Amino acid sequence: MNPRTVVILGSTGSIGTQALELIGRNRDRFRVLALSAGGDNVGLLAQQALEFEVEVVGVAKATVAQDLQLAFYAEAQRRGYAQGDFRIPKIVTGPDASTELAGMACDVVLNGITGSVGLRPTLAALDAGTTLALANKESLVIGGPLVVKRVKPGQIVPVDSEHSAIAQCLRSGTADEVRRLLVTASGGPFRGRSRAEMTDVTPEQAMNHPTWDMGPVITINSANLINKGLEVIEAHLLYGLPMERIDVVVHPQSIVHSMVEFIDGSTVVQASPPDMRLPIALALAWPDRIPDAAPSCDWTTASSWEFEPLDDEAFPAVQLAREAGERGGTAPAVLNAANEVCVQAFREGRLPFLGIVDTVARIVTEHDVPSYEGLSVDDVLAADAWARTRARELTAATDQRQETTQA
Ligand SMILES: NC(=O)C1=CN([C@@H]2O[C@H](COP(=O)(O)OP(=O)(O)OC[C@H]3O[C@@H](n4cnc5c(N)ncnc54)[C@H](OP(=O)(O)O)[C@@H]3O)[C@@H](O)[C@H]2O)C=CC1
Ligand SMILES: CC(=O)[C@@H](O)[C@H](O)COP(=O)(O)O
Ligand SMILES: [Mn+2]
Repeated sequence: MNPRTVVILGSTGSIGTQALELIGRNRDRFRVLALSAGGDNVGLLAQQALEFEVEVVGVAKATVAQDLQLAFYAEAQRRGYAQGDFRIPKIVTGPDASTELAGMACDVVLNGITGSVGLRPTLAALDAGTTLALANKESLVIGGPLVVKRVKPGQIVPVDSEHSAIAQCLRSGTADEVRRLLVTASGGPFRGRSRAEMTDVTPEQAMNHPTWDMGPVITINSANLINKGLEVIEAHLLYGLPMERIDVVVHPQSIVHSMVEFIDGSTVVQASPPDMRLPIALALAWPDRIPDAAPSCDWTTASSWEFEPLDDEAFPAVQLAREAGERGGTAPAVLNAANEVCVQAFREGRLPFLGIVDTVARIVTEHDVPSYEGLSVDDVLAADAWARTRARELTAATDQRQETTQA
């Protein structure tokens, strides 16, 4: 069996590092051709590149090119390599670096970048005809039909745990036997609270996810459930069901990763402890399973799984995302871009927690979705840019109000 060739985008992040840990244990199955990252952690990127002897490394920040070169020599020295024992990979820098790497000839591109900046790499992988292991849900959500129309059957394999679970459950029946999809949500660190009880929550509290250890943006998105809203749109786009047949169920243990209800009344669930290495492994090896990718459930000790309905009043983000998904066009791009800016403002103490969803809702309402004959990448990116500008204006105003109040 020839190893699958893999390109990993966002290799220094939560998804990227877990993917490399898994590949490190399965070197007979995978060969890493290229890695990319933003450029915030060139030391780790150089370490990964030498460890996996990759051919190409990409960084979005052109300014760190020299630091990356130095990091390679420092890492080689740390490993005790003599000159000639190692080869520095080709380095690609700039905002298009990941898009260039995504278009390389390989078997699988894993898109583990955070944010709408992952759109062009997603499209490049699809246009190259490569299987896309998709963690970067934002690119699918904002691209919508633009992404879907490029996808050959089976070309996107979801990494997101819920969508991986649904893909596994769907193996139990045919498409016309599916009644609805049930996307599970942990409920985040503030599950059970009213809106009033979330007025003063801090970034530190919002970062304290009860079940998953993830990057900062998705962790905040899980705390107000905007992540779940994005995931409903993601499920709609991946599986073609209308959004009214996609429900959200709160399941605090994060062991059941989602479910499919079939027309005969049967519900099939996918269960495993919360560990992203399982869906990452399945996405990289699809349709095969990798032995011991992650631990399985322990059935020898007593445990209980709870399920409860979502409190839409305290957590209006899912409904907000549904509405943006129904409006279509550039509305999901506006929702996502405004959210990215608001999350940053919250993390920097410039916006209260509840202000994230409130501000996103305001910007989505202000956005006049043009009726596009055919949505283009430029349309999506223009809407993304508009929403960012608007969110910066509104969060700057919030900041000033806070300063005025304090004064
Ligand atoms: N973490 C998880 O368990 C899950 C994550 N996801 C999704 O996966 C994606 C990644 O999440 P996560 O790993 O948590 O995020 P992290 O913040 O941990 O990692 C993000 C990665 O993207 C890189 N990056 C940032 N900007 C760019 C850019 N312009 N070009 C190339 N790379 C860039 C970062 O590089 P640098 O280090 O240099 O900044 C880093 O490697 C998100 O879309 C998230 O929603 C979905 C399900 C679960
Ligand atoms: C691991 C994963 O897929 C995340 O998207 C996770 O679902 C976040 O947890 P929440 O269910 O709290 O959003
Ligand atoms: Mn998820």
